[in-house]
Amino acid sequence: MEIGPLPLHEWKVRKREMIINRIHILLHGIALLALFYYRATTLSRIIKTRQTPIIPYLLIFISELMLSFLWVLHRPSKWRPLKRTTYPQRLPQHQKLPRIDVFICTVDPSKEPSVEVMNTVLSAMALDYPPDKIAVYLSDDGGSYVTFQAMQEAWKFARLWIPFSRKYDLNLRCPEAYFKSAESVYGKNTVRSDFLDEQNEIKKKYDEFKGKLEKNSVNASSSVSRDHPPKIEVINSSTVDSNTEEMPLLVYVAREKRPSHPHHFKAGALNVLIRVSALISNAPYFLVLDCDHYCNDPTSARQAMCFYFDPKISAKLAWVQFPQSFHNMSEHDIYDGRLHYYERILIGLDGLRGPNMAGCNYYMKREVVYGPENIQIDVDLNKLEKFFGLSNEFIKSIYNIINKPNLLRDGKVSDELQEEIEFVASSTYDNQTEWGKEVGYRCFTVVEDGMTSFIFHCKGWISVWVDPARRCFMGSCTTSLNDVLVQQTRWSFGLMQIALSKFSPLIYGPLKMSLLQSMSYGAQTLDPLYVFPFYGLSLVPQICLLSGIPLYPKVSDPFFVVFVFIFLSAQLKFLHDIVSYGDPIRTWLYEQRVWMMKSGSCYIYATLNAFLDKIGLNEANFSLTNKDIDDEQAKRHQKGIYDFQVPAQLLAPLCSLYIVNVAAFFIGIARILCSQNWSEMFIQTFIPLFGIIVNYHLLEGMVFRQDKGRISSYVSLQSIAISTVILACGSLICTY
Ligand SMILES: O=c1ccn([C@@H]2O[C@H](COP(=O)(O)OP(=O)(O)O[C@H]3O[C@H](CO)[C@@H](O)[C@H](O)[C@H]3O)[C@@H](O)[C@H]2O)c(=O)[nH]1
Ligand SMILES: [Mn+2]
Repeated sequence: MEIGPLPLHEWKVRKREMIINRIHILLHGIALLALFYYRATTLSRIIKTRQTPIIPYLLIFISELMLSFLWVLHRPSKWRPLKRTTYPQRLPQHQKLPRIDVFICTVDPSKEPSVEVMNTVLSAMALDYPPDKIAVYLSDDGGSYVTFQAMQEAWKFARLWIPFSRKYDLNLRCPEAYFKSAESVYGKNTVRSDFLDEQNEIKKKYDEFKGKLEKNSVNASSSVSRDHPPKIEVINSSTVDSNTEEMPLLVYVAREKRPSHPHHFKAGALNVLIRVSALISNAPYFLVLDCDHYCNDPTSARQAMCFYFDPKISAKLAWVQFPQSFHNMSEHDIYDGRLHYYERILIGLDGLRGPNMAGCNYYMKREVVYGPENIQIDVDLNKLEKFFGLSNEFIKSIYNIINKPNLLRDGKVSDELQEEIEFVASSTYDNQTEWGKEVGYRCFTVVEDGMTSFIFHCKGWISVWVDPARRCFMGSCTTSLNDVLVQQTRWSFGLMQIALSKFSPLIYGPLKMSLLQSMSYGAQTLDPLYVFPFYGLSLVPQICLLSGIPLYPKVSDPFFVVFVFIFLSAQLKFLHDIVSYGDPIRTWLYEQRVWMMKSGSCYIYATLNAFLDKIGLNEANFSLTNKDIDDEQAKRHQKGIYDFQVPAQLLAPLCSLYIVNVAAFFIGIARILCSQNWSEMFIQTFIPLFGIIVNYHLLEGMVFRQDKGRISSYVSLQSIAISTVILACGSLICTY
């Protein structure tokens, strides 16, 4: 591929942050060593003298060791943060741009409303890229007629929308977002009256289109099936009129699903999309989108090409990841729906051979998912069939990625081709092949993105993270606590599945990738282990405070400073991360709360289920996040009020911990006032106080709120009972 004299992209290290990060690693690391020294020496003294009980001391020491271990694992993501810029205007002419397939996944129109999904489809069809080089595939895992009919309506509307958005060079091409947004984002020709006339006409058609979809969605949930034959239709080829040259290809794909066959959730859907598209358009690159993540800036494909056209990196470059952004954010991001903590990690990984895939919003090179090592010219057909399955047409397509013409541009799908396409979308096609293992998206976990990126990075591929000022994709974030906890539990469960598999990054990684890179994959997959130190620090010092057992140095002890330093340095660094990412200070509180809610609740179920899964006693499922939010919930989210309509098993652990901390704090204070040994108990009183303040929203939910989103008295009573049991048993155990 040719390039002009000017670079297509540039990158620079975020120097200031890097220096601060590294100094912090050094100082905090030294302080942790001092802490271990203190713990080890005190422990040996306790063992000798038996003055203080050993069990609580050991528990707290183990918690600190685990916290420090996870802290160390997370450091590589702070090592070399980058910033990248692209110059798409310097790309070569249209004819030289490669073709791109777009994959969009949906399942259930009752949770993923058709209007939203079709907006994503339309925005992808309207990408600022030659239309004959784009093919959009919608995978409908529910095999729902609601989605299929919506797709046909979307095609009709696209016939108006795509030419309109191209003619006026609109810089926002998702119709819903376009009509909602202010005039400033309209096309460059806004002043012309013919533009306004046309726009009004299109708006009318859009409203009609939406009306039809809404009418069509009445029985959405009953239209979803887990038992259906494959249904694949190239929508273009069923239209009568011939004026389609301005239109990208649009394909509906419902793979076959049978209750007796595992379908592997989104990974399975993506693998079918890869095979089906290989037989139809076979573009060398594909873009993956979730059904709610529409294209906000139509130039993303060109921005991605800036990297693929750079001969210095193109041979090794597997994917270009854009951030996930959300259009339904509230000013107070109480649930940390923006996932900025995750973005901060990915920026850091960009400096270490690349970020992992974040599920959607990335462009991928097709050959990567096949594995070039599997497709040498001299490999015999039998071996290929073992790898890729029995479709010869598909195997041919692998060798034809770059050269294959867009067969279906103006032709119809022949019967043979239709049969072959349905064959590769059948539920048994994967059986006895390497799909999901050596080829395509790795299937054994519900976080297909994390697992697959880890394997690709192990194979030496690199990836890049691009975060332009204008966000390229916009999705809908979770806006209720229930959805947040359910989603986090699913993610953590999937990550733990990886950690417990033979691909556990800390074992499998170091031989295949750099130590820093495998540490950071290790950090992500082992994150659920925070549950142990979190419970350790939320219970042990508190119970010991009640029983008057000191676990920390006195204020006058020189090691007191070490503990204070570690606490402050961790908190200030956290604050620095947030502020240098451009977020307001209050994010510190919200992220901290979400971290505590995750550690106290989601991680318990995630680790437990992952262990059960490991011994074959748990069946993984993929609980979809709801994209159709009820009004009252949306209002609370906008106002920054927590919505505690959450199943008791997710909420009760948090409330119980809270009650334990409140009890410990007040009884502890009373004790201190009587016995005057405050200096010995200072840190131990501070810990519950910190927890009580940070999690004030729980107190509010249990005691002060009366609205529908409060914590139910059932959960509160249950939590009082649990915390009493914890305190009683804990006090017993902590005397040993
Ligand atoms: O059996 C399934 C289950 C899900 N999906 C699709 O997968 C996408 C993600 O599902 P969603 O319920 O939105 O989950 P999230 O937790 O919001 O998704 C995040 O986390 C997933 C991994 O757990 C990634 O795949 C996603 O890209 C990432 O946005 C959606 O488009 C679904 O329609 C399927 O196609 N088939
Ligand atoms: Mn989602």
